[in-house]
Amino acid sequence: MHAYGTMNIGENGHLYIGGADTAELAAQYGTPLYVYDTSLIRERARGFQNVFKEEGMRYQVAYASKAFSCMAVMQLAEEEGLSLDVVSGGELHTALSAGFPPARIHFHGNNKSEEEIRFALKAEIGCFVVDNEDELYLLEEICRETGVSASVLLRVTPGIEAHTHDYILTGQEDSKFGLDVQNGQATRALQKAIQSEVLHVLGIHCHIGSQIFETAGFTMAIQTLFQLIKEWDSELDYFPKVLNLGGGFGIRYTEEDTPLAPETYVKAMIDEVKVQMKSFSGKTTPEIWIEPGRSLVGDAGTTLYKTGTQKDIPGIRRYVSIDGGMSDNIRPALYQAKYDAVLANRAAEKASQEVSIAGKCCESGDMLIWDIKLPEVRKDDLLAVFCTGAYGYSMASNYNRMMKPAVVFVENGDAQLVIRRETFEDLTAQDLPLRRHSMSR
Ligand SMILES: Cc1ncc(COP(=O)(O)O)c(C=O)c1O
Ligand SMILES: N[C@@H](CCCC[NH3+])C(=O)O
Repeated sequence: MHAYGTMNIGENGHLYIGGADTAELAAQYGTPLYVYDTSLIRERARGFQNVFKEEGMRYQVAYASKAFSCMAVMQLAEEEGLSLDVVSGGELHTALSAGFPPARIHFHGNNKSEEEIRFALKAEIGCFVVDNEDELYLLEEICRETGVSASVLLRVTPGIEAHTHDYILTGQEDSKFGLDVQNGQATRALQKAIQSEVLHVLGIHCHIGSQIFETAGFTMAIQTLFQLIKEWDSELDYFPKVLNLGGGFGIRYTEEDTPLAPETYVKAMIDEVKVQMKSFSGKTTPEIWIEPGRSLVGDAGTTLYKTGTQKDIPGIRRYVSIDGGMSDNIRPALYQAKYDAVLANRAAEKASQEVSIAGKCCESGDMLIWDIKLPEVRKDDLLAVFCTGAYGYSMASNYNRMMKPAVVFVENGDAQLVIRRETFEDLTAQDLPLRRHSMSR
């Protein structure tokens, strides 16, 4: 077993996370259950920040809260001195409800509504990451009308093709995100923004994709940004105070994944910025901001499921069904994502059979793991699926009217419920009954 963070196998053969026995957690909170090892989140947050400190850089590390959004994780991010990236009114509302300092909130999104912009301006958030020219015009207009100003970063698409799944690529030219560098959109937006009396252009943003395993994509993106900065400096007399280089740092889901240490990506970014700054004598090196999501919370999360029915097709495969599935983790169905797992109540036992783990949703594609070696699985075993902390709960749905799981944080043997399990009543809470027409036949 590859142990993430504080994971270990206890003398009773159970998997422990954060000093808590997963079998006890399952008994107390039920399954499916998301368990987060919060000391691993803290370790990652500090790791990123330490590189900047060691390199004497001014920085912000913003947690991309889309990876896992709830009040408690935002409070944890706040405790660790992180900033916060939100992409919707809902994520912003969660952050404000969590008491997250608005000045450290960055608002993303390729289609911010007028209401969302007004909400964020009223909350006095730190900055808007402007994604397109339409947004820039809308933000300008609302700022003028309400007599407030806004700090902005311009999100540009540098035209980099990072090596990752097509659906999570974001930096290439043909993308819905960002102002295009090659065709002049980015420069047009800057011209407009620097002429505005109500917008303050902090700098540039780019994000090249997610689950990236190499530093080359990031350094190439920085090189492209600096070509743009050179043009902006000489032609528009504009030099950025901030370079936000996005997130996207890969993590290890299975042994097929070979990510670098999170800090290695950041060090490579800093080195490249320093190299590029050699051509700008007399200018102050911009602050570097990053916004990791997956690499802060991904491997800190484990999902616990109870095993149920099995179907053996001799010579083909054995399906083992669990009490959750694509409703709590859509990633295998959406991206063919692979996961590793163990039987948490018999974690020390040797694997003796190959099975495939099926979700309980009404879709043949609801398969969580294909062909995994486990000890002989019995009914009501506890399956722990590793590395589900990012884009698991946050992408959960109520498909088949499944109830979203509970989430617990564990640290130093202490477990804390941070999202309660949904109930049947929650499922129908928004439903309104059909209006009956009186039958006059
Ligand atoms: C703009 C932006 N920033 C940050 C992230 C976080 O990415 P990751 O979770 O891969 O670190 C994303 C998601 O890909 C993103 O779109
Ligand atoms: N949700 C995706 C990543 C998207 C990142 C957000 N821009 C995943 O699970 O890998």
